[in-house]
Amino acid sequence: MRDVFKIFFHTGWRQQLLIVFALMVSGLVEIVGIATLWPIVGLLGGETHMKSHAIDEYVRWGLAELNLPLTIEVLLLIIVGAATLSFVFGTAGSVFVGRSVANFGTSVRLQLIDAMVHAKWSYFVAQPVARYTAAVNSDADRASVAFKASALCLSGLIQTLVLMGMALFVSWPFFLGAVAVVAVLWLGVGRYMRMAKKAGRGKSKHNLALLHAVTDALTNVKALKAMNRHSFIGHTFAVHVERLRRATQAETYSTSAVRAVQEPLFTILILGGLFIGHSVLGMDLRVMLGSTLLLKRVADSIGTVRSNYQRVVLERPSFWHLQHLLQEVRANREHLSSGKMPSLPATIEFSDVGFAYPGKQVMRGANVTLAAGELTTIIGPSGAGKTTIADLVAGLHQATDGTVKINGLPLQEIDMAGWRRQLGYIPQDSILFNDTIINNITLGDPTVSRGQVEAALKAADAWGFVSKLPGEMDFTIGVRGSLLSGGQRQRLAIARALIGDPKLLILDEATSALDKKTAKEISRAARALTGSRTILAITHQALWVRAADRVYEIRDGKVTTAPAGVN
Ligand SMILES: Nc1ncnc2c1ncn2[C@@H]1O[C@H](COP(=O)(O)OP(=O)(O)OP(=O)(O)O)[C@@H](O)[C@H]1O
Repeated sequence: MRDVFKIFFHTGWRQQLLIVFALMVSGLVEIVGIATLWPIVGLLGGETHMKSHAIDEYVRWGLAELNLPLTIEVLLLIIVGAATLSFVFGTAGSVFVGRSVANFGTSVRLQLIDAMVHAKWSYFVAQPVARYTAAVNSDADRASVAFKASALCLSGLIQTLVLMGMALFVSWPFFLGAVAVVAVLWLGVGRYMRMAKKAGRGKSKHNLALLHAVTDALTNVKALKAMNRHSFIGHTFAVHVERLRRATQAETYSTSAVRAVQEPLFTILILGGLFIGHSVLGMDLRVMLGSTLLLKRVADSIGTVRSNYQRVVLERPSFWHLQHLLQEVRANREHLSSGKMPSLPATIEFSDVGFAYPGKQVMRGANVTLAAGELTTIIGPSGAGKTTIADLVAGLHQATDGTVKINGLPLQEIDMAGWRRQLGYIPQDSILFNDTIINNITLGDPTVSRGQVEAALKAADAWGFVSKLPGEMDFTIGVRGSLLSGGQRQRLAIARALIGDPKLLILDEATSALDKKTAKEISRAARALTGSRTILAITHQALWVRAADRVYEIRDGKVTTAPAGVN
């Protein structure tokens, strides 16, 4: 039960208390209706003098205070009024719950997305994509359900307590009967609660595993199909789907079983109670009838608590997973330095730079100069650390030894956000969105005009093929640009990098998918951009060595200069 409180009050208490208040008042007003039934039963039984009973006394006192006569009509009107008020407060409570649940779902998604986009690159790059898609999608939904169920569980709990108080008022044997109802109905379903707990954990785990498998497989499906290995992924899916099916079955079984067990248990309790009340304790018939109604309310109330508690148990793994993930991503937030903005184009200097990934030294004592307005090319075998140099320039990683300076200013002392806005970065694997060409180039920036996009496409040698597409730059390029060729995708990535008129252009194997002629044209176009821009090209292609002002080679962690040839 502790989790119900923790989940409900996790995000604050003001709105939460309002919800509990509305639902509680709705329940209390309903109880006034039940209490009013007491004297009605007596009047219908033809009593002229009501036998003195605490509840009768209160109803009579209430009527006298309001100057109302004790008649069946008045009592029925009070019951109708109480039911109406209960409906009004119940509806208000449901509206508050609905609003809070929607706000909770939206806010937790926005917080996670915000935390993710501001996380350090070194943290981000090590995370499986499915972890976040699952969190933003199904975990956020399930956490909202846990939140809603905790609200309903708490209000049900308060109602049950009030009804128990009323039971104590009626008579102590009846109170004991109510305690028995609560205890038997609660403990009688303990086994199914444990089953729900296990099913909830299983669902979360297998959902995530399935999403991991699907994301990985769909990203690689082409190669797997070409090698006829797709039956292997089908098998991996089937294993996770089967485990998910079992968890879902256990969930459904545990929820239906609780409902199925509750009804007969309640009937046995009521009949047994009536028998004991009448034959053993010789209780008044009117008290027994009223008590039965009240007991039914107690059973309904504890039923609400139980079913919502079960929902909390089923969904809480997602709630806490989301909270822990949010904490973890926030702890890995990237704190961008907010110093000076260097003059541009800038000279970037590595002085005795060393860098290591956890457990892997990539470079030592590297001295590199990317002179302002020049094209510098970095070559080296695969895995030598070329991309790492680009990432150090962009501040995505920090040198573990030595310093990286921009126009003499250490990288940690510059305005990092401003610096990155001056960067045009074309990574090895550019991600294109399933959207139009223009949206892929502007990335949603409304200040970029169609004319600027066309100019960038021309500079990237992409206008030739774009102008032949249906709709030209309004053509939708398919999932990750699947309707285009590899070379066409690369040209769009170059155009995207050129759109902000960057003062430092980083091309990481930017022309590796292009034919020699086009690659040469692009390297020439890049050369033409020097002077007002500093350019860093990372490549295996000799044409970039010929186009460069200076060349460095990285091999076995050491960076050396190599001959360059401007053509
Ligand atoms: N996030 C990371 N965590 C741990 N090791 C990494 C990480 N990124 C890269 N590495 C390792 O660091 C080394 C340098 O990687 P880098 O990507 O800089 O090489 P590269 O020269 O650009 O290779 P390629 O030409 O194949 O793209 C590689 O051995 C790689 O395995």
